Amino acid sequence: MLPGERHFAAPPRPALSPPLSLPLANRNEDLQRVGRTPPKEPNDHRESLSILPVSPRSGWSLLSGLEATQAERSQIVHAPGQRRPGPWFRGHYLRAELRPRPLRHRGDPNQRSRQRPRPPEPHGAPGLAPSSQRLPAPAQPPPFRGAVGPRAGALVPRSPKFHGGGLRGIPRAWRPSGGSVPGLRPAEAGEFTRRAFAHGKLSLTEVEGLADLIHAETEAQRRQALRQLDGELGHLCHGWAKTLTKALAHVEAYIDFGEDDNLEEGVLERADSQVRELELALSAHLRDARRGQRLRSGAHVVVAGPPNAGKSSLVNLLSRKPVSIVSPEPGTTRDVLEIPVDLAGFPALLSDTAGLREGVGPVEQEGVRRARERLQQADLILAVLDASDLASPSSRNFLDTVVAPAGAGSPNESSQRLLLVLNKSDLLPPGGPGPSPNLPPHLLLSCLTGEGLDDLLEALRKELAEVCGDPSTGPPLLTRARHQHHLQGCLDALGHYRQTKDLALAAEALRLARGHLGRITGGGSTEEVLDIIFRDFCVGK
Ligand SMILES: Nc1nc2c(ncn2[C@@H]2O[C@H](COP(=O)(O)OP(=O)(O)OP(=O)(O)O)[C@@H](O)[C@H]2O)c(=O)[nH]1
Ligand SMILES: [Mg+2]
Repeated sequence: MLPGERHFAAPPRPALSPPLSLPLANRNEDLQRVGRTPPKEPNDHRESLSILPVSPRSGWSLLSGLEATQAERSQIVHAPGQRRPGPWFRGHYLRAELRPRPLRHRGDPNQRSRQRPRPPEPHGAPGLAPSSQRLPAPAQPPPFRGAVGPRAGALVPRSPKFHGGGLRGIPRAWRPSGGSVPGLRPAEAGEFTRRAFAHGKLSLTEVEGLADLIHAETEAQRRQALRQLDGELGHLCHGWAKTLTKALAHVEAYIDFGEDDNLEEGVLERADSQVRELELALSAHLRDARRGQRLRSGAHVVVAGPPNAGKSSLVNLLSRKPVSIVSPEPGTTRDVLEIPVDLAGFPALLSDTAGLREGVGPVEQEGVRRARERLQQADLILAVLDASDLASPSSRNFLDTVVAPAGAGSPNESSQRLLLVLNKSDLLPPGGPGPSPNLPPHLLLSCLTGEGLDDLLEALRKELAEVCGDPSTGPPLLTRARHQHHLQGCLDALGHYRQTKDLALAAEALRLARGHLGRITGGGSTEEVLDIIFRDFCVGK
């Protein structure tokens, strides 16, 4: 740390939302079924195994999270002549191959119940219970027939999915490896989702939503991904495609039966008005297209201001990390430093920049040039000024050259969005910064004490909701360049429809437009596009 450098205490990090997880079967119940005692305490040196074996006829189809001690595993035996199935069939071992503990049976041990064993019930009801009681004969769990020699007629899926959620904790030798069991192999990346897509269970936009959900890092991204996974964008495209199909049917009907009297009046006019409405809707969505992409990949938020205003201190405070060097010496930051952050629930790429000033050495001058370049690309500028030094030439120059053109407080379509922050409010006298002519709307902040941070985060949330689009309200967003490309293609084709005088060419333009919409949801997509999308998935998803 340089002399005088300070790092400010970060505010407590908001609790992360709990991870999405599938409900697991009751472990204790499962263990009781197979005659094992459930663990009493956590950390009792049992290994957790999250394997989902498939045993379709038994009804015990999903036994997840079974636990066993090392000693229990050593009891695992194999029926003579039975092929060793591979240790990932954990449920198989426990159900079919564990030698049962000696239990005393009530009545004739040969007349064993063929029912599945149940947890112990009071008053000697059938089921498994502690060995001190006299018990009826325990039922033998049905043998596993999923992958090792299914009997004739057994209902066996052709490609069962063995899901090792907790593979990290399982020794390497226990992992399914291609070739160790005939007919089994590790799943490709995105293979199961691809199958769902190929069988029409998911549209391409839903698949993309699922991929986005897997990679979502902020609340806004998660909400957006869930909406897309729910099929909102897909439904919108289907609705548009339906309108186009109707218009196309009208044009084709006119081509085929235009000469006849039995075709109702105004068919072509109706098609024209439907196309016009569609054009308006598509244009509105295309105008918003960058928002969805920003929500996916993060908005560019650039922190800029004169030297020593506290830009790096603010970046460190917002990112909750000592990313940039903070020092009382003006001109400390020379280069652009980027850090991805979760800003009030929105993803952002936060850039710290060199303090803007003239007449400095060549290295700092290069830093200033880069800072100005980065300002041009910003989706949102966080302009930082020293509240106790507003009258200095560098502050006045920054207000005139950066803040005023952006129209802080009253942004218009063409101007950049900007939030003006007056830092070091702790140095101000109790009355605030005092009368300051031409000072646009601003927020007071002290990076040192954290005062004003909540207001800043709220203002950031509002700005970023504008920049990225609010995923909880409004129409579904176009999250990928692919969506934008096809929507633009559709719009261009509709432009051709309006211009052409030839009805056959007009019908062809409508067909082309419909094809573009279909490709958004996956109809008629090429293999390469599918490969690109599914490549993003984790292995086995
Ligand atoms: N009193 C007070 N001091 C602050 C506050 N924020 C930052 N400082 C101090 O101001 C000095 C400059 O802070 P930096 O964050 O390095 O400022 P900067 O804008 O990044 O400076 P350059 O990189 O040189 O352009 C440091 O000594 C900080 O400790 C604040 O809210 N109150
Ligand atoms: Mg700095």
